[in-house]
Order: sequence, then structure tokens, then C-alpha cells
Amino acid sequence: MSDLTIKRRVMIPVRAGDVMAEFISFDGDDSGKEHIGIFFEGTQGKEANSIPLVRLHSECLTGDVFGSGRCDCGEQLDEAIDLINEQGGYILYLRQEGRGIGLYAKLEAYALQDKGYDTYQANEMLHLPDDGRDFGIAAEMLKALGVDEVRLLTNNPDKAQQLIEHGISVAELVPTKVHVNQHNRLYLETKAKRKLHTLKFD
Ligand SMILES: Nc1nc2c(ncn2[C@@H]2O[C@H](COP(=O)(O)OP(=O)(O)OP(=O)(O)O)[C@@H](O)[C@H]2O)c(=O)[nH]1
Ligand SMILES: [Zn+2]
Repeated sequence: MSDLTIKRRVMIPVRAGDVMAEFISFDGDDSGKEHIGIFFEGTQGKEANSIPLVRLHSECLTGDVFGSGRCDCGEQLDEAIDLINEQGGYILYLRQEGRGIGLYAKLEAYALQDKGYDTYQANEMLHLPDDGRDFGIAAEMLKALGVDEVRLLTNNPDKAQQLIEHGISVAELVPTKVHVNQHNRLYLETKAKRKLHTLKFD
């Protein structure tokens, strides 16, 4: 049983009102992180996809809000809104900035990357975990939402693994596009090598 319960559901017209999204808060998460569920009803109708498309999106202020070219988070979030608004499902916006190390530490890691270290070496030099994220909270959020089976939008097999370990069925892995630019190629290649992300480059 999940200890999380839904606290509030509020409709917010996003993308300048083009897309209706329901933002959902939760009670019962001791971390105080304020993870958010975002529900999209789906423009294709319920019959098209009975299993919700779900993205576990780790917060990235630089990418999500400012469109940073150092990563692909902003583009992935846009892609997720497009697809999930069509097909119906949820974005779980997880407050796991910098793969869980926080924004200030991510900036420290970026400063080291500017000296030639890769993303994972930089975290090691800061004595921080290369990935401090626990996706168990996402499974609890899904259970509170009454969702026990998902189609998961990700290139990160660890997310699916962790959901399954916490009792959520993953019916399908839906890959995200590879949003490569002149700044983030090394970051994406490192991710593919170190984290077994399934990224297909041109
Ligand atoms: N520590 C650290 N975190 C980063 C760096 N670049 C991006 N991030 C964070 O990485 C998180 C996104 O995770 P990724 O590993 O890019 O992708 P993923 O979410 O595991 O996998 P996908 O579902 O395929 O997108 C966000 O929280 C970003 O803030 C970096 O250089 N160092
Ligand atoms: Zn990012």
C-alpha cells in the first residue's frame, strides 16, 4: 500500500492555453520535495490507448526553463508534453535536479566539465553519487493516482527497472528522440556509455 495520497488536483492551461493539464499535489512524502503529477487526458480519446503514457522527468532548471543546450531535458519535456497530450497519461515532474545532487552542485559539476571531465567524473570529484535518484517515489505517486501499468517514455532502462521493483508494470518502453546539438553530444554519449541509455545517434 502506498502512503501517498492525492492532496489537490488543479487544471492549468499550459503552452499559452493550447494544452490543458491537471497539476496534482500529494500528501505523505516525508522528503518535502514537492514532486508533481501532471495529467493529460489525451486528445486521441480513451479507446486509442488504454495504458497511460508516462514520463518520469527529473527537474533540470537550466534545461527545462531556460532551454540549456548543455543537456536535452528541455526538448525531452516538450516532446513529452506533445506525446502525452495526444495519447493521454502523466508527466511525473520529479524534483531531482542534477540527477539528485541539486542545482548548486550541478553548477560545480559543470565547472569541472568545462575543465575536461565528463559528467560522471565531475560528480565523483565532488564526492557525490553519479546518480542519486530513487524512482520508488514515482511508483508511489502512480499508485496514489490509481495507475498500476504504464507505457514508459524514456531511454533509461533503470527507470523501468525501479518501477517494476516497486510494483508497477511496464507494458512498453517508448524511446524519446535524441536531441543532439553542438554542446551536448559528449553528455549524451557519456550517458549512453555509462548508464546504458539506449540512444541511437545519427
Ligand atoms: N549531476 C549532473 N546532472 C545533470 C547533468 N546534466 C543533466 N543533469 C541532470 O540529469 C537529469 C536528467 O537525467 P538524464 O540522465 O539526462 O536522463 P534520464 O532522465 O535518466 O533518462 P531519460 O528518461 O532517457 O531522459 C536532470 O535532473 C538534469 O538536471 C550533469 O552534467 N551533471
Ligand atoms: Zn538538463
